[in-house]
Amino acid sequence: MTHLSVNINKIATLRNARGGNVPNLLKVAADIERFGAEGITIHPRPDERHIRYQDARDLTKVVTTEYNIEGNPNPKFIDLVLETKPTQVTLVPDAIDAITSNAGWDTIAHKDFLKDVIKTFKENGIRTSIFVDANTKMVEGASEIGTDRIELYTESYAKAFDENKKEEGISPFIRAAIVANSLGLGINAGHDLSLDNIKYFKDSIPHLLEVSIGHALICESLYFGLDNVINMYLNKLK
Ligand SMILES: CC(=O)[C@@H](O)[C@H](O)COP(=O)(O)O
Ligand SMILES: NCC(=O)COP(=O)(O)O
Repeated sequence: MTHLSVNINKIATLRNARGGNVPNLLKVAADIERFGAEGITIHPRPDERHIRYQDARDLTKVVTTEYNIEGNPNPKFIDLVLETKPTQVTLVPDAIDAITSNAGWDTIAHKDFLKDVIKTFKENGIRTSIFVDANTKMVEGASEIGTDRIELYTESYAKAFDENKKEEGISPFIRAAIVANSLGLGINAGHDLSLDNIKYFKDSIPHLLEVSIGHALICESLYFGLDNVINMYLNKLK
C-alpha cells in the first residue's frame, strides 16, 4: 500500500495572499487527515513565502498521521526539525531563489555533509529521506549516506506523461526503484504527481511507500473539493 501525504504549502500561499488566517492552515491539515490522507507534508522555505517556521511548530499539535518536513538542511532548518521532531524529514537541495524544487541531490559530491545531517536526525528518532533524481548512481550514493528512504523526484516522469511518453518517462524510475529496493532503501516519490499520472506511476514502481502531492491536488480540489480529491487519490493508490 502506498501512503498519501498531502503537501499543504499551497494552503499557506493562499492564506498569505491576504495576510490574515483564511484559510486556516491548521484546520485544513486536520480536515485533510479526517478525509483520509495518511500524512501531511510541508516544505518551509527560507523566505517563508508559504509555510512559516511557526506553522511547522503549530502543526505538531494538530497532525496525528505522518508529519513530513521537507527542506534544504541549513542551520535554521536543522534546528526547526530537531525542535518539532516530525515523523520524517526529507532533505531537498533547494537553491535559495528557486521557484520550486528543481533537482535531486548529488549524493556523491555531498556525501560527507549529508552523512552528518542524516546521522543527527536519526539519532533524534526522526526517519530520513533524501530527494534524488531517478538515477541509480544517486540511489547508491544515498544508500551509502545511511538514509532510511529516498524520495524520487518525479517532475521528468510527469512531463513525459503529459507528452504521451509515459513508458519512456517511467523507465529510469523503475531502474532506480529496483536498485533502491535491493539496497534496503524505502521509496517515496513526489513532484508534479496528479490525478492523471499517479496510477500509472504507482502500478509501475515496486514497493512505493509514500507519495507527497500538493500543487496538483489543491488545483484539482478547486473543481472536485478536497474530500473528493483525497479519496480519488486513495482509490488510485490502493
Ligand atoms: C520537494 C518537492 O518536490 C517540492 O515539490 C516541494 O515540496 C514543493 O515545494 P513548493 O510548494 O515550494 O513548490
Ligand atoms: N515532495 C513533493 C511534494 O511534497 C509536493 O510536490 P508538488 O505536488 O507540489 O509538486
